[in-house]
Amino acid sequence: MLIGVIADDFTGASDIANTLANGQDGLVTTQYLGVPEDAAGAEVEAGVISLKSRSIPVADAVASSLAALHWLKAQGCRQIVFKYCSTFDSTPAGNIGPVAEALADALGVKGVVACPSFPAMRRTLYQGHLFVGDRLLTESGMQHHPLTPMTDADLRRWLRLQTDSEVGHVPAPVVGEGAEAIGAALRACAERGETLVIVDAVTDEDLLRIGQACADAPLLTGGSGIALGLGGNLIARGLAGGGRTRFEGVAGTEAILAGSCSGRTRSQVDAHARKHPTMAVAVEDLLDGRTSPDDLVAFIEANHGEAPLVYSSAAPEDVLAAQTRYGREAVSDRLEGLFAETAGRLVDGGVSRVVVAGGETSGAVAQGLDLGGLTIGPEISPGVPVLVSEKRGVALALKSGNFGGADFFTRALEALAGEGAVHE
Ligand SMILES: Nc1ncnc2c1ncn2[C@@H]1O[C@H](COP(=O)(O)OP(=O)(O)OP(=O)(O)O)[C@@H](O)[C@H]1O
Ligand SMILES: O=C(O)[C@@H](O)C(=O)CO
Repeated sequence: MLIGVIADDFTGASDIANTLANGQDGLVTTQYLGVPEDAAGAEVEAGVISLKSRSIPVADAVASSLAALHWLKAQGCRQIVFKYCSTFDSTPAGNIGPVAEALADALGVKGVVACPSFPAMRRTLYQGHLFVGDRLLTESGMQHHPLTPMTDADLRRWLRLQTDSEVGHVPAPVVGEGAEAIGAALRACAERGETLVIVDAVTDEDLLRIGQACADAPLLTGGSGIALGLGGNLIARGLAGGGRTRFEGVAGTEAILAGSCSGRTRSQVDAHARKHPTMAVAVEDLLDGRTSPDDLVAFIEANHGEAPLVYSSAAPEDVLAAQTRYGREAVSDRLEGLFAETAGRLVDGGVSRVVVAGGETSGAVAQGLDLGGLTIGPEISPGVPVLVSEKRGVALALKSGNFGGADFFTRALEALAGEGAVHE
């Protein structure tokens, strides 16, 4: 294994696994759910460890990330990537800074890139500020996120709230000059003692230049875009052979579970509801004991073949009302537990195509399924690949809240069945 990724949530892990496997210079890539107990297969060139460490206590996030680092180094990785969200999901007391600094300390490096830019999803970083399309992050809907409301788009300032050392910045004109200039700027930051450096990137070309500058960097941090050039670096040096896994589809019954409250997921749910059976989970029914996994399983089973969807996705004012009444953690824990138990029972009962919306929700679901290592199939839409669990004979799509087009859920089910391009 040459590249090791530590991802702070499960959809983010499949997002960067997609970049590494399905990019222009695809590597043989496996996604692991948590830190594996056994060694990786000799064929794996890039290994992505999915953690659920975005919204847990800082000390736990640091400990699990260091455990992941330890395993990846033991597999021979020469480069580590810490993957977080392209919308920089974190609180002022959040985990990105402490985890990145702990990894940098463990690897003995400073001047480490921090770049969540993902132009394919219209997340760009300019003058140290993160944009979604033509809006600042703080006007993109992310200010209402149920767990990590983003209320400052200046990532230098936001990250600094989370770090011990000063945060550096490499501005867009330097990035535009190319790999050499970027490398020199990062070294200057390191000499000033800045452990983490926000690096502007507006286009994929910027990300490729950053990747080139960091060809020998032991550590990079960012969104999936930061991995764009990493496979090519290795293939160009003859260190990796690259290649893709053949995928022909998984037949069988299906389920869609949505726990994301993002604007994009809510409109996908609305679009799906016009043509397919859907069941809404009301938080108060769950918390007051009127809804249980039995109800969700019964609904899905009664609608096999019709692309049934169960969702808790709700508008910001309803999320806030539920959190005020029951507490933020209690609501999330109960909803995630509900989806996890439902998915476990569905897969045990033979469901073989599963689509999940939301990173935390996907983490809860996948952790409950004992899936083993996941092979990366074709891309369904930017940032979302088909994932295959050989161990369970299940194909999955784990969709980040804000990813995918209006008809994502049906497209994903088709892709899991192998409709569309066969991936070789
Ligand atoms: N109706 C609701 N009220 C309050 N909280 C909810 C509701 N529905 C879901 N949640 C919780 O909100 C959180 C949504 O986070 P999740 O990571 O699943 O989605 P997301 O943040 O949109 O996705 P991503 O992290 O991939 O961008 C989960 O913890 C979920 O349980
Ligand atoms: O980077 C992104 O936007 C996603 O991969 C993600 O992490 C959302 O949870």
